[in-house]
This record gives sequence, C-alpha cells and structure tokens, in this order.
Amino acid sequence: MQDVFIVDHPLIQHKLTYIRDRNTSTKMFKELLEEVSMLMAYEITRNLELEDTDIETPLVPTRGKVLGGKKLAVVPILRAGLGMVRGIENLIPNVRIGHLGMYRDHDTLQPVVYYNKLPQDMHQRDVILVDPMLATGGSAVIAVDELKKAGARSVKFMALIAAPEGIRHFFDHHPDVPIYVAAVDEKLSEQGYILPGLGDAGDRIFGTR
Ligand SMILES: O=P(O)(O)OC[C@H]1O[C@H](OP(=O)(O)OP(=O)(O)O)[C@H](O)[C@@H]1O
Ligand SMILES: O=c1cc[nH]c(=O)[nH]1
Ligand SMILES: [Mg+2]
Repeated sequence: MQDVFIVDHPLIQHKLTYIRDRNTSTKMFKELLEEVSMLMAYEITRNLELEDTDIETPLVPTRGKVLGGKKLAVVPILRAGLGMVRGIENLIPNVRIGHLGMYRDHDTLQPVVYYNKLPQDMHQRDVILVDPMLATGGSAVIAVDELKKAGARSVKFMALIAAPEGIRHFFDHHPDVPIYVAAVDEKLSEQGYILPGLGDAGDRIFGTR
C-alpha cells in the first residue's frame, strides 16, 4: 500500500512554521504541537466507524450516530511523542495510552529501546503511533515491530515532519502502515537531523538544551 497522507490544512501549515522557528519559546512550541496534533487527529479519525442509537430531543424521539465499539490506543514514542498525546486526548478523552521509550544513539543513529508499556488487549485495538519526527525511520520501524509483536489490530503512524529517507526505510519494513504527516522535508543532514526540520523535538518540548 505505502500510503503517505500529507495533512496540509492552512492552519497546520501556519502553526508548523512557528514550530520550526528557533525563536519560538518552549511554552509556545508545546502549545502549537498540541494544536497541530489535534488537527491531524481530526483527519486520522475521519473513517472511525459509527453506529445508530435512539435518543430523545426535547421535542421528539430520533436516531443519532455515535462511535462504534472499535477500541483505539494512542502510543507515543518517548520522549517527543508525548508532546502529541494531549491534542488527541482533547478529541478522544477516554483513549488508552501505551508508551514506547526509545532514543537514538548519537553516534550510530540506531534506536535504543528502554521502555514498553502497552494496553493488555492490543489485539482488539487500532493504534495511532505518534512521534513528531520521522528521520532515518529507525525508531518508527522498531516501534511498529513492538506494536505488531503485541498483536495490534491495525497501526497508523502520525508524525509532524518526515524525511524522504525515513519514509523509504519505514515502508521497506512496514508497507502496510499508513503515514500521516504535516510536511515531508528536503533531506537528512549528515548528523541525521531533518532539514529544514525543527531541531531536536524532545529537547524543544522539554527544554533540555
Ligand atoms: O527516525 P529516527 O532517525 O529514528 O529519529 C527519530 C527519533 O529521534 C527523536 O527522538 P530522540 O532519539 O531524540 O529521543 P527523545 O525523544 O528522547 O529526544 C524523535 O523524536 C524520534 O523518536
Ligand atoms: O531532526 C530530527 C531528527 C531526529 N530527531 C529529532 O528530534 N529531530
Ligand atoms: Mg531528542
């Protein structure tokens, strides 16, 4: 399949420009990332199943639609993925949250997994995996490996910015998992940073540099 959906609503493009800007404060960075995540989640959840339900308005009985029984989970890749969770929770307050902790080794750029806590009933859940950055794609590939190992019913990957190299690497391993991004940037730097990108997402969210 190899589907890449670029969610480039004008509001998202506007906010993304300020997210990229090095002069944007930690507070604004977090708020903007949350807002963009909510807007992207609106698009990702477009095909959620609905079922009929009978209710009464103050005037007459009627039939309405509510979300069907399909179970969802949001799984952020720590740390930076945490910055995208609240925006999704604003739309789906009861969504279950799993956590996958990993960081890129600075020299090898290989992901190192340090934490895995997923809902027990993953085989019943459709998962939205979130991480702002898809750079070499190494972290996302390992994360989807973990989700598939846990039996996830389906997986969608939502990132803010992707590098073309990362998209290719991701689909080499998981062609069945669609990618949703706000932007596909030009390329990776020699140090494995996305260009033009936004710098180190985790450091900018948590103010660690
Ligand atoms: O596609 P890749 O080349 O694997 O790079 C992307 C990963 O790098 C960043 O995390 P980082 O390793 O900086 O950890 P952090 O979130 O704790 O800062 C980012 O949030 C992704 O998880
Ligand atoms: O540009 C990049 C690449 C990997 N991780 C980041 O946070 N930023
Ligand atoms: Mg980081």
